[in-house]
Amino acid sequence: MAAISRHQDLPVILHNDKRGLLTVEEGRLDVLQLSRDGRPPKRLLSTPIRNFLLAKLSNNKGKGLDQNRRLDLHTLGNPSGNSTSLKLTKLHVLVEPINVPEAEEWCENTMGLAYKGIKRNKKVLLLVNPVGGKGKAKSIVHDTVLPILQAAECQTDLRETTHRLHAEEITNSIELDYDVIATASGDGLVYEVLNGLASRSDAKKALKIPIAPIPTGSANAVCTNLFGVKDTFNIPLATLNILKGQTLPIDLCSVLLLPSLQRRFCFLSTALGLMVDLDIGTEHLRWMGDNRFLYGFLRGIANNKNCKTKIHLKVVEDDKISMARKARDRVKQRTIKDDKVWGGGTNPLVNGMNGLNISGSIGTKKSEGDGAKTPLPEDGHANGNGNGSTDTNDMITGASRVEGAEKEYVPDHGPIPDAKPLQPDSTWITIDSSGALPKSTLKRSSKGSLRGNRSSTVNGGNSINTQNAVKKGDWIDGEGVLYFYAGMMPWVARDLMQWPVSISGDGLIDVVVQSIVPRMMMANAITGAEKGEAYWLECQHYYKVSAFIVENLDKAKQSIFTIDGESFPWDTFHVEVHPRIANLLSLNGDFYVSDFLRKHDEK
Ligand SMILES: Nc1ncnc2c1ncn2[C@@H]1O[C@H](COP(=O)(O)OP(=O)(O)OP(=O)(O)O)[C@@H](O)[C@H]1O
Repeated sequence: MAAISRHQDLPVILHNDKRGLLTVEEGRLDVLQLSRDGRPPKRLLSTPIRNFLLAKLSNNKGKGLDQNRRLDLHTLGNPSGNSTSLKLTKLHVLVEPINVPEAEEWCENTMGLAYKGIKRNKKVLLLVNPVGGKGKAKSIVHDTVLPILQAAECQTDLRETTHRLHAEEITNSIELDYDVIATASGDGLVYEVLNGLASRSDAKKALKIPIAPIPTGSANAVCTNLFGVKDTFNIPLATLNILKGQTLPIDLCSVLLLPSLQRRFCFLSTALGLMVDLDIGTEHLRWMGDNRFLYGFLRGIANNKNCKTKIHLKVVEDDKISMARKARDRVKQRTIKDDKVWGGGTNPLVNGMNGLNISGSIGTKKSEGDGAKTPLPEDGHANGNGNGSTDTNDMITGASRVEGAEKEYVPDHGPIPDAKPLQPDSTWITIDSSGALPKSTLKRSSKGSLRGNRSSTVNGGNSINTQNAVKKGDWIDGEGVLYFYAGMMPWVARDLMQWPVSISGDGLIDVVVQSIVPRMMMANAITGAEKGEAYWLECQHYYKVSAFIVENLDKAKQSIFTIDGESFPWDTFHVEVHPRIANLLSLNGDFYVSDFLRKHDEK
């Protein structure tokens, strides 16, 4: 906000009848009490302008024109100076009749600065799950969320969910006149909202309504990705995001379940093996909050069970050093541009596009040519299956039509095309854990690397492994799979940054295949898991893919997998990406920048 210049100060009368001054300078609004004897003014309130909610001059109905007018000021102040202690503060002052025209102008200017480029008085659909997490959503919403929305004069339509999938039913049939859909629950409700919107006949229009989560669930991974580990459960900050967040386009995946051909949409993760057991197997421990996942993880590594599966991946990249470098370069570029956004009023949507070129691939110079396989064709699918639709995101395709600007651009508001079984070709790689060797056969280094015969099972024998020199961390036949985890955001919980190089809206899914290693090695990997350090373990195979298929090789013993933490019968499932088709709100227009990505100079 540094570039916001000082604008007019407004003289007022304070609650104690003393003279005061309202000033807006350097991105802060101050309420000053003036002294008569030349002493410096006393600061009664100081608030960042981006936390400011409302400046409203009362109308003078029933009062003479010569009467003082009341001016209400509402903000989310942080008395102790950190974002975790944001608190709704309301105060009012009086404006003398002679200063009323000036006060009207001051209010408009101040509100303009507080909501730069953002709509005021939003219409909010607020869905509240009374049983999510520790079951405190209702009281949190009534005590904290609603007062803030009211203080900003939002129009809030609150609906409590009464059963599973209720949020999906609601969003499948709502009028599309909301500015934002807020969910007071965990990731499960966001998943339901997205599925409700994405399965409509006007899905592409419906998915433009951004979603803003309020963290009253267990993991609330979306909130970790938006606000960081420390502020994951920061309710006032998440509520401020409803009011001031910028649109952040995200990818959705279609997950096609076979043999039923049921299709679900996924925005966060698909999981197999240990990661299923730790989530679904700990449902009865909701009272533990997100500690239940750590408990489940420890239990899983104690069992150290091989998940018998065949995984087919359409790999776009698998070089960990290159993937980390690209994600870090993007952050570097973004940080520079961020200053402009806060100070100069750049269109907020531009920020979410940073680092992506028109086709959605990562646009750093160095990446040209080596990240190569651009994942975003014009058909709305990243896998090239060609199911027919044109528009992936109006911002991208709209922009790409600038050359033929004389033709009027008509946005596609239609449905997401049906998902069809994918057809892998010889460029896909296959990982098969059915032939896992006894653990002793593969020698492991202390860093979790495996040394053995590399003869990766690959369709057509034409894999990236056999074409290129073998890279550190490639899959080795004979390994067992402890878990498979595919994700679209860096964090899956506060204590696990599973996909540290995930990039919002890049049209790619980050896949981790964790091979079975000695228990102690996995237990040690817990330290630093929240910082993404496990990324560098050689036993943690990491791929960026545009599509994948997973087969179950032991249906009797492993009957379920999860989509965004919800369990489904597992036979075979096919996954493809719809790039940037849905939207979240984010205070900085992107996911929270992790320390992992700030380490520009490492590796
Ligand atoms: N009134 C209700 N009664 C029972 N279940 C409900 C009700 N309302 C919603 N649900 C279901 O509660 C489940 C849990 O919600 P959600 O996933 O949002 O919270 P969570 O599991 O605590 O958090 P997280 O997913 O972040 O770990 C969802 O499957 C949702 O469908």
